Amino acid sequence: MSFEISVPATSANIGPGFDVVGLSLSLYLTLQVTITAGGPRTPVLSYEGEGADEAPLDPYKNLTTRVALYVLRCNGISSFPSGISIHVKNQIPFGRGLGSSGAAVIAGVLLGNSLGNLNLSTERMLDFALMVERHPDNVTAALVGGFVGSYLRELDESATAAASVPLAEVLPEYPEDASEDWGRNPPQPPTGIGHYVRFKWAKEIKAIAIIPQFELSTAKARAALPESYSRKDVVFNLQRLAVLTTALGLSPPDAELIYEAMKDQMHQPYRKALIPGLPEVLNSVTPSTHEGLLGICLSGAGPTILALATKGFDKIAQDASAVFAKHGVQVDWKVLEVCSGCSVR
Ligand SMILES: Nc1ncnc2c1ncn2[C@@H]1O[C@H](COP(=O)(O)OP(=O)(O)OP(=O)(O)O)[C@@H](O)[C@H]1O
Ligand SMILES: N[C@@H](CCO)C(=O)O
Repeated sequence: MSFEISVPATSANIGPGFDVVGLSLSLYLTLQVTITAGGPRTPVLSYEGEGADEAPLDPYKNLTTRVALYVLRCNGISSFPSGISIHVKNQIPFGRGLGSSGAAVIAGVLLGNSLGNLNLSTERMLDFALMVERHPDNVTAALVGGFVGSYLRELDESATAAASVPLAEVLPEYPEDASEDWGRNPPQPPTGIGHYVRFKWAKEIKAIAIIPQFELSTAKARAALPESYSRKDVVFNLQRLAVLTTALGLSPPDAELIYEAMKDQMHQPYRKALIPGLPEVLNSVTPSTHEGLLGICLSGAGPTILALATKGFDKIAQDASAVFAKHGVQVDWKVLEVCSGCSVR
């Protein structure tokens, strides 16, 4: 038996929607899974593409397979079925703000669901993903696709405690030989942690990802943020986000409206010290200097820049690259489509 799991890249925040909105983009993490009767007890992993020199091939250390085992264990299946081999092909660069970890987590949830024949609903799969990746923007967009807004429900006291267990209990360090049944009970996700809605997306809008050739971990980029914000900054973002969620679905898109609605005061200003050239790139590429540009922001936790545009892709990317080069940062760039979510075939 064999099947293929495919999960798209995502860009979170889109300016003002910090931890709220995400967009699925046409770069993919793909798992080719084969199950052979009488095969080895421990899954055999192979890997090509982005992250090939970093991703562990030990299934008890690799993020995707550890998430799959978590899903299986929560559903009464204490170890991987035998005879599994998984070939990973990855187009999503690690630690660049394009949702590589969210894609790996969703791939793990889908893998656990398929291996255990669990028939989990989309909502339940989101619960599992949120036990691992605790902000919903990337995982929701990777799961359902498109331009998506999500929130975490206010849970009662016991569900809050269940959803806040340390990650080390959800994805424990497995012992060297974990191929035997792994006995401890895993923390079950509460039901209905995350809720989402898909917004319209105007088909003519493409996403240019300008990807610096260095990694910035989400943990480090989140550590740069303050604990609290002024009312002025919160209102600044809420006003823009309210407009943006509708403006990106209108045809033809209104560049003046979108450019202003993609500004942010909650995360980008604090992350500029981690990304040389960030303010200059954001300020130098505008609808008046670049025909076709609609808006520009940091993609997720960075360092990638996301420019939304209807034309003029090369000039936007080349000029942003030139600004980064002045700051000693080399980049790759790609023009991407907003795509559908994950699939299992
Ligand atoms: N396909 C994968 N297989 C195994 N581990 C992965 C995979 N993709 C990502 N990871 C893990 O996730 C880490 C990157 O996660 P991180 O949250 O820092 O950045 P990101 O998800 O790429 O960016 P962002 O969350 O801002 O969009 C990698 O260093 C690696 O440990
Ligand atoms: N909303 C998250 C996305 C990164 O995963 C952040 O900006 O930290």
